[in-house]
Amino acid sequence: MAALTLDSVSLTYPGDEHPAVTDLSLTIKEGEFMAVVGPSGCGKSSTIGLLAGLTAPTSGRIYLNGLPIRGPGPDRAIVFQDYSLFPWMTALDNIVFALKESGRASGLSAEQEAHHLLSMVGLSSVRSKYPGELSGGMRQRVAIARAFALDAPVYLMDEPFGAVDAKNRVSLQELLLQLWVGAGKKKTVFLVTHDIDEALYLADHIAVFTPGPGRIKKIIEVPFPRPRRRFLLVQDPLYTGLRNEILSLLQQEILEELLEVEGGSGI
Ligand SMILES: Nc1ncnc2c1ncn2[C@@H]1O[C@H](COP(=O)(O)OP(=O)(O)OP(=O)(O)O)[C@@H](O)[C@H]1O
Repeated sequence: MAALTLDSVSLTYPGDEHPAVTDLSLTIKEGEFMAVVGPSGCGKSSTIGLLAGLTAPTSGRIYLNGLPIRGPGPDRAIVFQDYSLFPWMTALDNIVFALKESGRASGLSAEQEAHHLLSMVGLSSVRSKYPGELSGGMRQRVAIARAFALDAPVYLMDEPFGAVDAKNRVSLQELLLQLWVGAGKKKTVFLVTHDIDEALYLADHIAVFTPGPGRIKKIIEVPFPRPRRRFLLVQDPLYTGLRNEILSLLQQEILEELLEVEGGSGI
């Protein structure tokens, strides 16, 4: 079953001359991991805003489980790059708060569940620290634990690992896969990333967006069975082929844009 459907969706922000995205049609099945790559300004975050129900499309329709999306809801959790933790709450309390707010747990059981989630992200020892006392990578771990405390069926993630270093990024990717599969039903994930390797490692499908205006150039199926082994994957000629294909789709667009600026000469 399709969890999320974009049907010929376009969005022009009020006062803007050009659309941010145009004629987007995309289906993300229940439990599917979809990654989105594309250059800056091609409408990836705008698409997250549309799926989250924070922005209404100018035209076209967006559905969640077959029903039109009319606004934000607890069925879709959003993770941004900038952690968005409450600075006045400890790591543990940030998660307890999410559990209570979503009605998933209360009292002692919320505390126990929050301890469990913090230990899953390897942060039990810093449970009493405030976000300002944690490193960027730690803050993002707490933010992910808090998002998964909501146990939403759909996760909309906008460059969630953009601000963390390479080592933390790898462990956060592993954590995300662990949480995606979860204890029972797989979540539906829509992940925006600038990192082609991240998309190839994590996703079932990759939507390649291109700008001017933002649209989907191609949807690529990632055929590698799971669990994937990072180091074996990068040696696979199929992996290299897909990586090159995505790069050339993106570069082609940049070259076309440059040719337009240059009046078709010199490149
Ligand atoms: N709130 C807004 N109001 C007006 N225009 C906006 C708004 N948000 C985004 N835009 C415009 O929409 C276009 C797409 O922006 P968007 O942030 O969706 O791109 P993106 O692909 O996520 O970029 P990046 O990779 O840099 O985050 C840009 O031209 C941007 O200026």
